[in-house]
Amino acid sequence: MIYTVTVNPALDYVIQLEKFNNGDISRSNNCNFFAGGKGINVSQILNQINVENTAWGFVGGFTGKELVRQLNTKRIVSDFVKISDLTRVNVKIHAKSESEINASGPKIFPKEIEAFKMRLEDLTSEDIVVLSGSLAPSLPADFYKQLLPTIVEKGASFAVDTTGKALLETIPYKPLVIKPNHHELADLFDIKIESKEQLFECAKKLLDMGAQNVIVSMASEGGYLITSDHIYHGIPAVGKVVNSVGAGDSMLAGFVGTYTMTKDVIESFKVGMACGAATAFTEDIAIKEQIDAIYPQIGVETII
Ligand SMILES: Nc1ncnc2c1ncn2[C@@H]1O[C@H](COP(=O)(O)OP(=O)(O)OP(=O)(O)O)[C@@H](O)[C@H]1O
Ligand SMILES: O=P(O)(O)OC[C@@]1(O)O[C@H](CO)[C@@H](O)[C@@H]1O
Repeated sequence: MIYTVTVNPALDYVIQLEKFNNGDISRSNNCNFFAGGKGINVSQILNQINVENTAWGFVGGFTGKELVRQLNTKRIVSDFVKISDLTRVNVKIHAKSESEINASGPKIFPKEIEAFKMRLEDLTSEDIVVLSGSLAPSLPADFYKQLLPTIVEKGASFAVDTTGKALLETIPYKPLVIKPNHHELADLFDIKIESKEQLFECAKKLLDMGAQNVIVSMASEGGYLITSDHIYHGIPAVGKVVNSVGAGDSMLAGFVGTYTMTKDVIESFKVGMACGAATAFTEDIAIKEQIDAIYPQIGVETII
């Protein structure tokens, strides 16, 4: 079973606009609330590619109720810890370019955190835990790291999609895969990445630190998969971007879900690329038919 963990989920309020008038009124006739947060997006794709999963995390208030209602409608199994504060709303403005305002998130109380940690006690070596997204401000900065001794002790695998120190300190616990985008990769080492060689060097450092596989995603430019033996380039699909929110989560879901079924990293990378593009080319997170339609466009070439 795959468990996705979204400790700071959101209702994504996606506003489509012809033109965004900064400092003035803009009017939109296309606004929608979507259940969001990185791990929840992973769960949505896993459902589409028929991989059994359960969404874990914290939800609260009327926003949390709406989020769970949407997941139930999509038949996504969830087992959230209910909190007294409100699940956040993140605003995504899609005009000529895409702008996002992500709220910091709710207050989570110690007994709610303890209730969440109890969920980990039933993990087994058959399970994979996907830890995704930012931490709500009241959670300790090393929250993901705090979860890992139990996850590892139970023999479960894990993948992680977060940034900065919170990501770096999980790597010695040997994640199955990490997926920084190229900007996040540069930020991890506090450098500007100006060549492919530099990118590979940074990814190799993450392998040396403990990651089993590193995917570096590069939006419309595709991505790279760096394993202990090889470097692969993913040739992207071509299409019109409608809403790229969740493309990275979709890619991670495609990889982890396919890996669970096949143990084949190249096929997993290919499906991941198709899921990422399919989500970028649609308003919500992609559905199976869209992923299947894009899959034949994806190529993978071996660089080393
Ligand atoms: N415009 C696009 N055209 C083709 N493929 C895309 C496009 N955008 C995303 N993808 C696919 O999805 C993958 C993940 O996208 P991206 O690199 O934007 O992740 P991200 O920065 O983590 O995204 P986000 O934070 O918005 O979820 C890319 O590696 C690529 O395979
Ligand atoms: O604030 P975080 O947790 O870093 O990111 C949250 C978020 O931007 O990530 C998803 C897209 O990846 C959205 O559904 C959601 O709003």
